[in-house]
Amino acid sequence: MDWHLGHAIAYTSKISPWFLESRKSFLQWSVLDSYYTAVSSSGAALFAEKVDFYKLQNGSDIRGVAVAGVEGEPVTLTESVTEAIAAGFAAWLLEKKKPSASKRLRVSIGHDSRISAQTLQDAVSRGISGAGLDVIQYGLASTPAMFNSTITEDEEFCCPVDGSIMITASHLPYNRNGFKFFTNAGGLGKPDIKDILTRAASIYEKVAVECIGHSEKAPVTVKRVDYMSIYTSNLVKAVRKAAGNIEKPLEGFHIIVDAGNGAGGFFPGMVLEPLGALTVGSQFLDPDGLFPNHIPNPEDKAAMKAITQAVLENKADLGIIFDTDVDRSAAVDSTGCELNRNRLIALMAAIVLEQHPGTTIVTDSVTSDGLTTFIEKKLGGKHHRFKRGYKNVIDEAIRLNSIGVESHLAIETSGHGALKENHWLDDGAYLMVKLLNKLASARASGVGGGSKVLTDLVEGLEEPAVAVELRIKIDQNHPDLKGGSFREYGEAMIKHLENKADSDPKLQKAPVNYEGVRVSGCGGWFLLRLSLHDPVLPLNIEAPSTEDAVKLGLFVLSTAKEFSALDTSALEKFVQSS
Ligand SMILES: O=P(O)(O)OC[C@H]1O[C@H](O)[C@H](O)[C@@H](O)[C@@H]1O
Repeated sequence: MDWHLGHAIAYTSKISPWFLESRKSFLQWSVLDSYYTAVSSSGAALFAEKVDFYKLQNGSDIRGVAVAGVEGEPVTLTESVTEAIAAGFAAWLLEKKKPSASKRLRVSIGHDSRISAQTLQDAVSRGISGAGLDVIQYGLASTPAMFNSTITEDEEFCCPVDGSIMITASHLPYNRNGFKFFTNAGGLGKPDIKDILTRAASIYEKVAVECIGHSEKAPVTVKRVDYMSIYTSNLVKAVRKAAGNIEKPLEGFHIIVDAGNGAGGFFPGMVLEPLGALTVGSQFLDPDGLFPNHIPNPEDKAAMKAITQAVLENKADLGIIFDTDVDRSAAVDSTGCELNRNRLIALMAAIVLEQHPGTTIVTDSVTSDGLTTFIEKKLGGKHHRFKRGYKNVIDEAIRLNSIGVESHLAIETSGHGALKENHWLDDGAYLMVKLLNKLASARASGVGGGSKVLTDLVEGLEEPAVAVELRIKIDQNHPDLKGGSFREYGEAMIKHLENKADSDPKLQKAPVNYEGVRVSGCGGWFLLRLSLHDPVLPLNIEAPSTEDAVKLGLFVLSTAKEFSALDTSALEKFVQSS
């Protein structure tokens, strides 16, 4: 593992000459012009292959295929595309920060455990460095640590950086990869990503193919910094402080971690053990980009089963599981009860509402009715059910605060969660620190019972007997789309379903809803919405019995059947087999 590198080691990497040529003046689009001059003067040809950069946008991230070999999935994140994207980010950052002529901006680069990480890290470094910015490489890191590096004040570690790039595709298969970008204002949003891709496309088009592919790469200096040591020591300090400045507040607790061979393997050795916890039985801590054990994803059934089994076998007090880049997490108590999805939100809401009575908890759209009752009736808070997407919930919480509605927690059923006290940073490790604080402070005040203190906090949360998510695919090439986009098609289906629900006396449309159509009936509810990224209509159904869930499913199916471009097989299977 790569966690204990000495910090701030300068080393040399290779960079394309066309990037080096363009180091002089770097405000706004001047970066493009200088690239172009460099290339033209070498008399090189333009790229032969056309790249649709916009297809690489995935909400507020960039994602693509980085490893060849999977049928039907050609590589889209090539080294040259990656260099151009990094250069696009550099140009965007220069325009935002407008540094004085004497100041060089610096950008930190980290990656998760994917097998393409090293290649992409080198390409990103070339793109950034060639644009005249300093590159600080962190190696294996978590997404939240990358954002943190934009706000840490510590010159010894070259912090704060002006911008940060995390190379990750979260829980997606091994052949994918992608980028998340940060400044001290937080993660970049969709319009910024589009802007960066526009710049990247122009840069790419103006650069000759042999310059990237065949020319000798000139050396460039980058720095390597062991930033994870600062990031984790801050997590350790936070738990110690919450426990009343006790050095080892978790002494006597047995807490195990499942990192799914992602980037979260640091947590037992660098957070839990310094706090005194026993971590024997932790599993899949070594990074392995082929994810041989299970997908690192707290929403994945196999992943949750793996950590639950480990907790029970080791008779541990608590289990913790992270996704690949540690911006999502979940827990398991000592009895094997999963604390993920609605339960994790209920638990976090209980902790936050103890500190901030009456505050508004912002969640994604697929949260249960039982959660609303729990937050509002049991905890005395407000539940603001918003849209799916971690960036959406965080931005909404920030917006609410700006108009005078106090909110301290924005959290999704996916395990993404951000707290106001932690700069609205979407951090799976910090969510778990809040649980550790609870354990530690209970111990400090003499309360025993291990993780029962956590389980007790979600007591009274009503949970449906049946909760499913079915994904209805839209065939984008189907003639029924009549040349329109899958979004228009999906929205037409949603509107039609809404109208049908309106005219059915047994069903009731949710009075306040921010995406898709949410309908109550048969003692339960369903929500049909458009996926954030894919040509898919995800359908969530929750009901008190299978029979009721099937009734709701049949209602949606009858409407879906009128839209011939929809692949309703998952829904049909559900209503038939249930
Ligand atoms: O809309 P979907 O396809 O269900 O995807 C929704 C999910 O996409 C990504 O994984 C985001 O990181 C999540 O924040 C979001 O909830």
